[in-house]
Amino acid sequence: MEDGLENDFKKAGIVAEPLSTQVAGCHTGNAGPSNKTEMLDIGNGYVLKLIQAPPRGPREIGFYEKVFDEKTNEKDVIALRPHLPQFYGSHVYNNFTYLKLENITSSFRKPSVMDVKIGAISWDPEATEAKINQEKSKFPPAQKVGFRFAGMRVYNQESESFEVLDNHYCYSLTEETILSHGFERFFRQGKDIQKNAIQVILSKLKDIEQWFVSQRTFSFFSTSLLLVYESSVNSIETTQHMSCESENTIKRRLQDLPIIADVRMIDFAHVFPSNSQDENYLHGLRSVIFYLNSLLHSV
Ligand SMILES: Nc1ncnc2c1ncn2[C@@H]1O[C@H](COP(=O)(O)OP(=O)(O)OP(=O)(O)O)[C@@H](O)[C@H]1O
Ligand SMILES: O=P(O)(O)O[C@@H]1[C@H](O)[C@H](O)[C@@H](OP(=O)(O)O)[C@H](OP(=O)(O)O)[C@H]1O
Repeated sequence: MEDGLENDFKKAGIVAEPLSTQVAGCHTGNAGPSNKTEMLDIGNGYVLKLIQAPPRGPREIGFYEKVFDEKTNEKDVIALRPHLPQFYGSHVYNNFTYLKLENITSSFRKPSVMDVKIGAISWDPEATEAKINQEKSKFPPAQKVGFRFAGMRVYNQESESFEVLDNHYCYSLTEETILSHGFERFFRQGKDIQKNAIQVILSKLKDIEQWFVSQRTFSFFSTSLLLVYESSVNSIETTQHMSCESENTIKRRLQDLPIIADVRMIDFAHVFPSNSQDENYLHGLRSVIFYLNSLLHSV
């Protein structure tokens, strides 16, 4: 483990601040032996995530180290990297050890952010009966739809401010309102649904789905997909017409435009080794794809 970050920080005059775009997890700032995290923004496109108490923390760092191990030649593992935040090792700061990760939101001017926890089974094979019951009761529709929202923040172009919808709001949704009060609320700006952003996110989700169809290395419990889109007026206007173009055309044209949307897998405290297809994850992922397709073709 590296412990030079604190000194590096002081030398460079870098300040670690709470990550303003964080939408789930703990926001108390009590980085400590609790298993909850406040994400820290250290600038230059990096965030710090506290390594949680065992077994969560060691499992998460073990996962990142395996995926980003330069010596690995495991195809599944290498192909997963583009779908995760880039990992830059572990660092000690203020006596606590953190993962240093790419800040997925830092390239956006006004990022709207949504955390979607994937899987009807959001507890791992070592969970107690009490934990299983706690997870099941949190958002019962997840048993059918295969995911739940953990939190979101949506930029409002008119008021030029962010609306924060926490887990209480998310758990108050029903199967009937997931689309209208969940995905639509997230992707709506005034009278427009941000179809360009949905297209980009769908294309990336399909790549992730392809990875899951072939991989037999991991089982992912209680991980999230972090959806981000650019909500400042200009980028939406410049890409408005893209919603009617083919996926390949969009991919080519995006190379010349500022980033308009992104989606990455995050939160790996409950990833276990496996030798079979992760049906729990695939069901949730396909369900998210289904809802986004419905929204795309709704109006
Ligand atoms: N690499 C990242 N870039 C930008 N934001 C991130 C990144 N990783 C996490 N976040 C933000 O921090 C939040 C919490 O992250 P994460 O789920 O990893 O923490 P956690 O404490 O393990 O959460 P939970 O309590 O839901 O298990 C996410 O919802 C997201 O808003
Ligand atoms: O979002 P909420 O409603 O606050 O619920 C928490 C959320 O589901 C976390 O993902 C979970 O941690 P894990 O995924 O690591 O289990 C935590 O479990 P915990 O209470 O057992 O820490 C829950 O309390």
